[in-house]
This record gives sequence, structure tokens and C-alpha cells, in this order.
Amino acid sequence: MSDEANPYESLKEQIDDAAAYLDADDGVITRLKNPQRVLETNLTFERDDGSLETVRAYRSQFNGDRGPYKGGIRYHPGVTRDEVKALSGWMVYKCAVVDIPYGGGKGGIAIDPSDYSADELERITRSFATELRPIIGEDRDVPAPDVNTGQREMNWIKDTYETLENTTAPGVITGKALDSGGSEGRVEATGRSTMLAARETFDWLDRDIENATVAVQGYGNAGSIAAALLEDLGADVVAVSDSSGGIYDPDGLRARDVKDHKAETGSVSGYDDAESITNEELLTMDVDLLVPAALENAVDADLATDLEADVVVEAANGPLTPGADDVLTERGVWVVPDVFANAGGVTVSYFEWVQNRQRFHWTEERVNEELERTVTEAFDGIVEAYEDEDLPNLRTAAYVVALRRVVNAYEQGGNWP
Ligand SMILES: NC(=O)C1=CN([C@@H]2O[C@H](COP(=O)(O)OP(=O)(O)OC[C@H]3O[C@@H](n4cnc5c(N)ncnc54)[C@H](O)[C@@H]3O)[C@@H](O)[C@H]2O)C=CC1
Ligand SMILES: O=C(O)CCC(=O)C(=O)O
Repeated sequence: MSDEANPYESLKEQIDDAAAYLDADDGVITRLKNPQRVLETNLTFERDDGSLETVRAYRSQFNGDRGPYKGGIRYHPGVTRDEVKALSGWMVYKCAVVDIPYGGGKGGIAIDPSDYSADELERITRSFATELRPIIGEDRDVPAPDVNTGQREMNWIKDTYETLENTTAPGVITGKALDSGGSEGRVEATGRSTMLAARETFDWLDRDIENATVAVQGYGNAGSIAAALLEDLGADVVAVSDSSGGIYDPDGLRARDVKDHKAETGSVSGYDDAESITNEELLTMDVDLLVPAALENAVDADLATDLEADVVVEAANGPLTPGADDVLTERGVWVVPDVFANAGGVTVSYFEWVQNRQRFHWTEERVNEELERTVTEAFDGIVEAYEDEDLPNLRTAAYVVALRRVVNAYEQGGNWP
């Protein structure tokens, strides 16, 4: 993997870019570029035919200076140690930029879940939960969903943990089903903050989100909900894609219908009479707003030179390489960074955890109001840093805000001899 494509190298570069504007000790910055610990483990489980298989899994606890490690668990064949390290580092700065009291963690299993039955996935997940048990906990490390995981996997992890610990501890994991201690609004939260980030940015730029044209790469939890909520604001979602390719309709797709079509057929392809397009065509489409909502490295420096959107709001983690960032900054394309735009997921996870600790259930209205307040306050903080500190782009501004908070928390802890 080239340095440009290694997400952990991207994370370190992003931290260095922001650290240049802070008066922080080099030693502290080095600490904040390296994970505190990474669990790498092998899970052996029984296939339905009775044979045994072993798969690789990770949990990175990047930094806990501001609170328990927090972040999702991903099931994807591309999961590597460096990817999980990067994703856990991004969680640190995400939680800090929206100012929720967590550090950052992330986990993953290097599997393609479509290769396994539901029973096999349950055995894999419970095996991972058993490995995680000594290092997670309501006040220690609180996992959540990410790519290819959701309520079902979170419920299995909660159940395994509680059974082995002989306790009830719903706050050990978030993103659970409602009847298992989940929160209203968590499923929609990542897409909702993406929509709010786009709305606030367009407002700040004095542009109209109503009738803005939108392309969304990746049509899972984050992308499909962002698309639907952007349509609710009056935007025209003209193109969407998933791993099988994309679809385009200049008159606007109907995001919720496309989601139903994907649920029925397994992909967005073949929806209505929309035109088929490639993912590259989608990413370089002449739209007002591009929302990458799939995986890392969707846009590299080469592709960034052809990108025609005016604003990019990152629903995915790490969809732009640092080289792409440089090109887009130079070209005057606004990039609203992942650590802010997709922070709705972890923010509502935090609300879920608070509700679990209080044994109290909030209404969806309350969750969405608190989320909107969190997102708009964070946006104001990023814009203030960008304007007052003469920073090159919104990503560096978000990192300056976040890094300052993490550095302060570390330094206020004082020194061990
Ligand atoms: N689920 C959550 O709460 C959060 C997710 N995120 C990030 O959002 C991104 C997407 O996650 P989810 O929506 O949860 O995952 P998901 O598994 O629900 O959906 C992922 C989607 O991306 C598509 N995809 C994969 N590779 C692609 C490619 N090369 N080109 C186009 N589409 C492709 C898949 O077909 C699928 O539609 C990830 O970067 C994740 O880390 C960030 C914050 C929270
Ligand atoms: O909800 C959470 O705790 C974390 C979600 C996540 O993994 C992310 O924001 O990338």
C-alpha cells in the first residue's frame, strides 16, 4: 500500500497539518499520532458444515485522554491493522470536535459478511465479543456499528458481554435495537449530521441548499439517509452509487424509493429508468454537492483534479487522500471534513450511552434537537477557527479545534514521575 493510500499515514499528516498552528509540545503531538494499544486477534469459529475457520480481527484504542475509547466495528475484507488504527484516531478528533466526553477506538474483522450465514456471523461476533470482553466496558471502551454491522451485531455483543460478566451493562455498546437499550434516532444520526453539515455550510457560503444538485457515493446507512434528508430540504439528489455501480437521473431520484429498491434487489442498479453510471463518473459529476459515503480513498489527487462539485461533505471516514485535499484546497472546492460531518453517529451513540446510564429513554424529538444543537455549535467553532486563525481549509480548522481540546486534556492530567 502506498503512503498516499494508507489511511494511518493520512491521519498522521492531518494531525501534523493542524499541529503546525498550535503551540503544543512535539512529544505530546507524537503521543496523539500513535494508538495507546491495538488488540490483534484470531477468531476460530465453526462453519455450518462443521469445519473450522479462522479470521483476523482488531480493536485499536487510540486515545482515552478525554474519556472512554469510542468507535464502531467494521466487517469488511479490506480491514487491516493500519486501517483500524486510522479509523480509531479519526474517532479521537471527531469526539473532540463535537465536544463529547470520549476518546477514540475502532475495531474490525477482515471478512466479507456476505460469505457467511446469519448463524455463522453470530458465532464470529460472539467470538470477537469474548476476545473484547477484558478491554471493553461502559467506562472503558464502548463499540458501535460501522460498515456492514448494525443493531443485530451490537445486540449480540451486548448479550455476550453481559452473560460473561454476569451483569446488565447496556452502555457497553451503542447502536443497539430500541428494545435492547438503543436510542431513538441512532440509525439516522450519521445521515442526519451529514445533512445538517451540508445545510450549515451552504448557509455560511450564502448558497441555496434548496434545488442544489447532489451526488452520493455509497448507499448504505450513512449515504441513503443523508440523501433522503437532503431531499427533505428540497435538494435534488441526481446520482447515487454503491459497490455495484451508480445511477443518474437529471430530474432527481427519489432517495427513499431507491433505498427500497436496494433493499429488495441488493443494489441501486436497475432503479426505475435511471441511467447507469460508474463510480468515477459520479465522483466527477458537475453537481453543487458531492457526498462520499462509502470507504476511504475514494478521491485521490488525480481524481480531485477532475472533480466538479463545488462542495464536498464527507459522510464516510477518510474518503479523500491528503493529496486530494491539497488539490481541492488549491482549486477552491469546499471540503467539509468527516470528523465533523459524520459525527452525528457517535453523538447519538453518546446520547444512547447517557440514556443507558440514566436508565431513561429520550424521545426522538429530544435526540434530534440535541443533535442539531451539537452539530451547529461545532460548525460555528470550526468556522471561527478557520476565519480567526487564517487556516487553509475547514479540515485543518476542525483538527485545530479538536487537537487543542485533546492536548489540553492530556496536559491537565499532569505528569507521572
Ligand atoms: N454507520 C455509522 O453510524 C457511521 C458510518 N460512518 C462511515 O460512513 C461510511 C459508510 O458506512 P455505513 O453507511 O455505515 O456502511 P454500510 O455498510 O451501511 O454502507 C456502505 C455502502 O457503501 C457502498 N460501497 C462500498 N464500496 C463502495 C465503492 N467502492 N463505491 C461505491 N460504493 C461503495 C456499499 O455498497 C454500501 O452501499 C464508512 O466510511 C463509515 O465508517 C461514519 C460515521 C458513523
Ligand atoms: O457511534 C459510534 O460510537 C461510532 C460510529 C463510528 O464508528 C464513526 O463515527 O466512525
